[in-house]
Amino acid sequence: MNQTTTGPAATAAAHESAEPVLAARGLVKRYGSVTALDGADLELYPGEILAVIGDNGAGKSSLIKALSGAIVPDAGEILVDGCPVRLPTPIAARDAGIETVHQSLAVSPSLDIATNLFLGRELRRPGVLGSVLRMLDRPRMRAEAARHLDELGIKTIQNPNQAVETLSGGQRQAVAVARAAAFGNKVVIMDEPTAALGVRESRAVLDLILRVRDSGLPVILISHNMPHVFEIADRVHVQRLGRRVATLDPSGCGMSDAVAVMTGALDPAELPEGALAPGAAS
Ligand SMILES: Nc1ncnc2c1ncn2[C@@H]1O[C@H](COP(=O)(O)OP(=O)(O)OP(=O)(O)O)[C@@H](O)[C@H]1O
Repeated sequence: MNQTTTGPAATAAAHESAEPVLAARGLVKRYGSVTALDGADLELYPGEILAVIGDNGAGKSSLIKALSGAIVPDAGEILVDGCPVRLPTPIAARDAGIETVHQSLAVSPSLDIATNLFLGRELRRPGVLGSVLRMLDRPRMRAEAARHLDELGIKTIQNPNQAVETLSGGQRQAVAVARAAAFGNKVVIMDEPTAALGVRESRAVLDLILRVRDSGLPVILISHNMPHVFEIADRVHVQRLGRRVATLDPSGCGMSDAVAVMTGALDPAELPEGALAPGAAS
């Protein structure tokens, strides 16, 4: 993780000067007669949390799946640091530096925290054998896991040897976020990270997302929870009928206007001055 300037002012400045870290241009995805993505665009800039909101069926999941290599779009392109990339699999997306925390979390409850953090990327002891045959370096994984948790200020988890099944929903979410932050070197995507959590646990996860951003990793946050979105997002991408219809500045746009744009009750052109994010194409 690298240090960078973050937050709304940094994001506005970033639009003037920087290349998006991750961009989608004209993505199309059809499932039979259903068009899930209908020319979807997205830009994520350095140092920002970009929330993606939209009504049920607006194409949020399809957009995120395309960016995380879970589906291959029928048309359009994805760019990382301005360069077109192909993401035919989740592994290809990870190799491109894009880590996704899915709603299902994909943690293994019976395994300990350190093992979960390094799942599929285990650290092994040095030796002459091929890398998969060498013994796991458990002490190093534990030490590294403790370091990652500490770096992100995750204080509710004391012991990386603890089995994940003994953790609360919020703590499991924290492990999944720590894993994404540890291995994502460009972008972390989080799909409804607070959906199943209570008030206190949600608070801890929102703080954690802010720390991930402040550690230098821009974040895409998919959420139906408007108060959470408006509390932590630097910009808000509104997805409707398979495409982006507006990018909002949460400091200049009310939540009710955002919902109205999302549902189609309000044309983005009718939004008050300052509601659209600077530099937003739409
Ligand atoms: N595997 C699939 N097969 C058929 N149709 C699909 C499939 N995945 C998504 N769709 C359809 O594509 C459209 C967009 O779905 P998507 O899940 O991307 O929207 P969403 O904004 O994430 O919705 P939600 O908030 O309800 O999860 C919907 O009409 C959905 O029914």
